[in-house]
Amino acid sequence: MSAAHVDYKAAIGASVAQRLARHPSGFKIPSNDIDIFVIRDFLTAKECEGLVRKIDRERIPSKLLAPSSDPEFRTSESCNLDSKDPLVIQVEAKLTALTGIEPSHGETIQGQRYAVGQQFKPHHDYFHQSEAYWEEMDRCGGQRTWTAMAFLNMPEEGGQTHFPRVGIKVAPRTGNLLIWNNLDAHGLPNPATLHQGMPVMAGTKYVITKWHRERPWIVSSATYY
Ligand SMILES: O=C(O)CCC(=O)C(=O)O
Ligand SMILES: [Fe+2]
Repeated sequence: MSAAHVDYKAAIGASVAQRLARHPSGFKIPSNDIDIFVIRDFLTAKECEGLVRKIDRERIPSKLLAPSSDPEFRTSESCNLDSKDPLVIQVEAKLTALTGIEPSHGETIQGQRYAVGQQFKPHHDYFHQSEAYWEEMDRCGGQRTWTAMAFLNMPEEGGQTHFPRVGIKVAPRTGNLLIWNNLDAHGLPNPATLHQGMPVMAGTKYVITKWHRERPWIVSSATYY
């Protein structure tokens, strides 16, 4: 890895954190170990409803990039949202205005739906360089930097996003955005960002997730986790 890439990753960590801290609806969740923010009412109720309808139409069982021996590891359904769709374009523009991250570094927004009992067990969004997938991920944009995840509705019970290593648990609230840096101040993968989508106990949970890369993202057949 060249020094330039390390520099970009550290720089984008700092610049996005500064922008989020200045945002009028932004709130930094207190932690010494990770940079994580909530932006209240980032999406309107109407935008959320439109995205839920799209996810309901397109959803297929979620995939994993690295095979897991646990069939319960990621039991949700998901889909890539159509980047030519006017509503998706509008949401992308809001995200770009929020973070200032070069749009080419963003992966396609993914929609996810969790029914009762469904979950996404603890994982890192950054890529583990020891895994077989790394060479391909490096080719198609490199390491992940920031994750932006918006809650589209409120399940009756469960479905929180939990960061067990730092004791942070965020309950779904319609339209709120949860956004965190997967890397540390040096631009290196931050193990403290381990997180999970807890099982939904009642109702259904819908979210969208956008992952960002250190370089422009190139569509790859292995786009998923
Ligand atoms: O659904 C959640 O709360 C977490 C989803 C997640 O970890 C992801 O999309 O990377
Ligand atoms: Fe994740």
